[in-house]
Amino acid sequence: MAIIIDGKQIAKDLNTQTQQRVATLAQQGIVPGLAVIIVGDDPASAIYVRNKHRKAVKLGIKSVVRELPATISQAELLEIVQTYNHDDSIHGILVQSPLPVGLDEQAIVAAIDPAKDVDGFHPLNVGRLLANLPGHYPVSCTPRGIMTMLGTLNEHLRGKQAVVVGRSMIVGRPMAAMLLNADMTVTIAHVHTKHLSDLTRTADVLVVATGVTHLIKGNDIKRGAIVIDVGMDRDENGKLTGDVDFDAAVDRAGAITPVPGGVGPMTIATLMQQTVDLCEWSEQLGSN
Ligand SMILES: NC(=O)C1=CN([C@@H]2O[C@H](COP(=O)(O)OP(=O)(O)OC[C@H]3O[C@@H](n4cnc5c(N)ncnc54)[C@H](OP(=O)(O)O)[C@@H]3O)[C@@H](O)[C@H]2O)C=CC1
Ligand SMILES: Nc1nc(=O)c2c([nH]1)NC[C@@H]1CN(c3ccc(C(=O)N[C@@H](CCC(=O)O)C(=O)O)cc3)C=[N+]21
Ligand SMILES: [Mg+2]
Repeated sequence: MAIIIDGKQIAKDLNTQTQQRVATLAQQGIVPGLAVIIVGDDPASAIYVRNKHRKAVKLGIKSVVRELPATISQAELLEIVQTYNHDDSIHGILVQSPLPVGLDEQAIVAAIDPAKDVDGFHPLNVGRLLANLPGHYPVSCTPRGIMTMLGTLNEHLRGKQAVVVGRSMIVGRPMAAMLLNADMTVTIAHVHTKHLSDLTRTADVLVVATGVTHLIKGNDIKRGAIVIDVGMDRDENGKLTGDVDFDAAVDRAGAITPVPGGVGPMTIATLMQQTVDLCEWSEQLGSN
């Protein structure tokens, strides 16, 4: 039986640290501020945004949720991003994805002040991560949260094989960069990858982020591997499940994240951590 990586508990511990950092800032009269922009009425996005807002408020972070109609123009949305860029009470800006069709997500992300880019999606920050530049900059919260989870296992990553299934800008690509920066040998798989099972069986660390329910079966996993399931899928009964067949995988893996209670809570906790990071960096305080 694998170790079940308790993302919920690790997120709780991280949130406790974040709350303490917020309290320390408060003594200096500083309140970290997060602006979340949501466009249109995608129900899943609405739930995520509400969860982020609740968590921020609980930790003492100022949270502004800006709900906009799907009919908003590109120019109007850019204008709103600019107001937060110039608002000194806001340290992190997040534009919930997906955006309704007709809006150019790339152009909107590029308009965010890179120093307030709490999702780490701005091309400047993506480039810094890819180059493994030193210094302070935000990175995508989901893979950063996964690196935090891997850190709790006290396993050496250097020189080992990592396979990342999926190549999105939010998960797969930044995940591969972070594992490479941790000196792993990294392969990225996607829909055109041939013999996926043969590849995943080489992985000491396997990260799966495809949105395909139970794409990864028990015998796709190397014995003892660390398996990170990013998927947030619905099975045939409408139940929340992952991209990995957990019940089969748990007998093969050395450690595995559950869905729910794995990567998801870490994404939110990391978003809060990174909001406080951005606040401290802007004030040239702290070094987290
Ligand atoms: N827990 C969390 O915090 C988060 C969870 N998620 C969840 O993670 C999953 C992935 O999200 P996201 O990265 O945004 O998804 P995208 O749809 O943007 O990307 C999916 C990726 O998976 C690849 N893929 C799809 N099917 C296969 C297949 N059969 N074999 C190999 N590769 C495949 C695609 O390849 P190609 O590029 O070739 O099309 C693509 O690169 C979803 O379930 C999502 O809900 C996402 C973000 C955060
Ligand atoms: N700009 C932007 N930034 C994002 O970070 C972003 C986004 N857009 N669009 C959508 C994805 C998805 N995402 C999740 C966050 C939390 C959970 C989460 O809390 N999951 C819980 C439970 C969820 C439930 O029960 O429904 C869990 O896995 O245990 C999941 C997914 C952030 N995303
Ligand atoms: Mg994020």
